[in-house]
Amino acid sequence: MTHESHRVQMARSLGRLLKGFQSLTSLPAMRAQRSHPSACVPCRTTVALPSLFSFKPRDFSLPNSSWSSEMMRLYDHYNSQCEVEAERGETRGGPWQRLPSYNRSLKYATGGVYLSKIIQSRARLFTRNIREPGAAFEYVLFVNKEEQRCVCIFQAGHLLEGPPGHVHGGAIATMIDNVTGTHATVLSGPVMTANLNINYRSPVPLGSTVLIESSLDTKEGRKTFISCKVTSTDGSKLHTEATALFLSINVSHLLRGG
Ligand SMILES: CCCCCCCCCCCCCCCC(=O)SCCNC(=O)CCNC(=O)[C@H](O)C(C)(C)COP(=O)(O)OP(=O)(O)OC[C@H]1O[C@@H](n2cnc3c(N)ncnc32)[C@H](O)[C@@H]1OP(=O)(O)O
Repeated sequence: MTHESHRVQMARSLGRLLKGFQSLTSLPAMRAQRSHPSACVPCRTTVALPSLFSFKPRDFSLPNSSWSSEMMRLYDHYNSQCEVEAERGETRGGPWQRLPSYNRSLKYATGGVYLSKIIQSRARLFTRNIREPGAAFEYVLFVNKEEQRCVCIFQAGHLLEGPPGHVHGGAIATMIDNVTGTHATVLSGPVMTANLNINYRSPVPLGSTVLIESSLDTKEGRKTFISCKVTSTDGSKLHTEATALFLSINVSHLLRGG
């Protein structure tokens, strides 16, 4: 099969499956169940639907036993600013927001369970594909929409070694792309990295916790320019600096293979 006919077939299957999904979610029984949760639903639909809608994926951005005390301290610091006390003991949203993180972005998006079947059922987000906690990329991202800033607390595990005892430059680049890319997505919707410039200033010790901070430089049409730096957690040591350009895309760009 040629690349072109494969692409056309993939697009057709995608269209068919999306239509299927839409009609599934608009089944009369489904509507009845939504408005009357206790309503009796015919077996044919109850068998298929709960697995689609009730499965709770693992959120990798929550603390686990591998997190260092420094990682936990910083997590608590930003997490405590996600909700602040309002009047009469009530709480309201604070300046920061924690971004959840799943290892299968397509599967957990609406209808994505079908998309992931077409594209690659075994696909996993690169930074979230190692099961052993603490072995590779441990991180959590917080975004400050008002200040158009993002901060990532990153703990680099033993599988990320480059120079002895230090983190591989490609792993650092991966995290910078990940943080700036997520930040650009929050600001501009779906994007792809067009350009990434990195200056490595001082090596990152393996196992250490560092801060990766990104900020919006400017937006021009489809272009989102972001700056980023990696520092020690007290800010005294600059490890890495980067600038990145992201271009807004629509999903058909990914289906076309770019
Ligand atoms: C609530 C939210 C939660 C978030 C939840 C997220 C969950 C998940 C998180 C995962 C986050 C991971 C983030 C990883 C992000 C990747 O790693 S993406 C993978 C790496 N990147 C790629 O593979 C991209 C490959 N390149 C391409 O596909 C295409 O070249 C691009 C980038 C889409 C651009 O193509 P295009 O759309 O055809 O644009 P094109 O017409 O060539 O250029 C448009 C403009 O941009 C300029 N331009 C294009 N390329 C460049 C360049 N390299 N340098 C400078 N200028 C350029 C052009 O000169 C042109 O400028 P103007 O003439 O308009 O002024």
